[in-house]
Amino acid sequence: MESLNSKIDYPALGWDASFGELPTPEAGVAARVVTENRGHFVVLGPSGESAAVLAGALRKNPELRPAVGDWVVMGFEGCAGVPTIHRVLARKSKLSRKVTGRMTREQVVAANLDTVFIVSGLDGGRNLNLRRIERYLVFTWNSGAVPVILLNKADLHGDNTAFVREVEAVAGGVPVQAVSAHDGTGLDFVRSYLGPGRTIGFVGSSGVGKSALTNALIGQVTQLTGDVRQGDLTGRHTTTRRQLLLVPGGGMIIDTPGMRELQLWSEDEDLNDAFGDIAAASRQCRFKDCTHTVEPGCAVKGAVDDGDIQTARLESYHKLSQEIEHLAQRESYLGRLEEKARGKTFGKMLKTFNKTNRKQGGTL
Ligand SMILES: Nc1nc2c(ncn2[C@@H]2O[C@H](COP(=O)(O)OP(=O)(O)OP(=O)(O)O)[C@@H](O)[C@H]2O)c(=O)[nH]1
Ligand SMILES: [Zn+2]
Repeated sequence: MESLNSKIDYPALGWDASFGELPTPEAGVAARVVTENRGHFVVLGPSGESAAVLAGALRKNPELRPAVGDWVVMGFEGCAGVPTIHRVLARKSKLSRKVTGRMTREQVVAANLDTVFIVSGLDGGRNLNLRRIERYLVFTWNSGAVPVILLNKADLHGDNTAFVREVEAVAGGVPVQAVSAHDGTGLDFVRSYLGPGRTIGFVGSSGVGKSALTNALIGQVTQLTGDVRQGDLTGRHTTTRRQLLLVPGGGMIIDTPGMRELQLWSEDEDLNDAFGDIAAASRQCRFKDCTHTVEPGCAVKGAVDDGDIQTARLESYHKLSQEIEHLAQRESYLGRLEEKARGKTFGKMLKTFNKTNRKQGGTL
């Protein structure tokens, strides 16, 4: 049988060697998730776009579930040949948010992005928030994708150099570009991150122009953009906005509802990536575990006194560092709870096992 896998242009859809070899026809077909809506999936695979369901193991475990942008291996089950997702291939990058509520859990809101554009708006003083940009930087470094900063609505000002410089001062070497979704300024810069197989996404507060930028890049609504009318295999039909959009000329934009509600999910390491100046200064602190708050001989506070690091930046660092610490504590608490729960289940299993085996003369 000829491999179904050869019928789509995998590299153009973002497939590369990091995902390994394409599965053999016996093992299934590889497809990319283009839409997820309350557990219903649409994938783009060898036979075009189709609705797909999750295999039982994935349904039961939220941590194994695919996100938009994921590469999955599918099979076709039963005589109806229902497309069924069996596993998610290891991700190159993932944007996650912590699921709110009493339990802190990671939820992947987009996968396999190459570049994440952090968007701010140049329309009004309060919108250009350096602290928020720092926060998004920490966040994006954590994803494994490469961050780039965009200052949108450049058309509102004659000269944006001062804004760009101001942001560059906190960007730690990440490129900063003034753009306009309205007059097209800087869009070629954004396009330089696209091209066949490249996947990008926009994050940033509401109203900064993420949709406007997406529309400007997609241009005319092509056959492969816009809404998908999705039969969910139960006969019900829903219309869902497509979340992985193909850009004419090559490349893809991921835009999921979850990406618009990002909350901090990261680790200390990422904090040091985003605050390279503070990390560098801290190597000169007298104490190795200096918290840069009350310790004598703190080189970071020294740098603040010398005017090399702004007070607000150090405050922002402290705030983020506390949040990460808090998150780490909740995570380990959650881990302990899970362990306990697993222990209980295991204990129960052992009891049942011993009960049945006692009759046969052996226990564990
Ligand atoms: N002047 C100007 N206005 C813009 C530009 N881009 C977007 N806007 C306006 O800013 C407003 C918000 O734009 P959206 O694209 O909806 O912003 P968003 O980031 O997608 O917002 P959410 O969907 O709430 O996350 C709209 O009124 C746009 O017309 C721009 O380049 N210049
Ligand atoms: Zn210090």
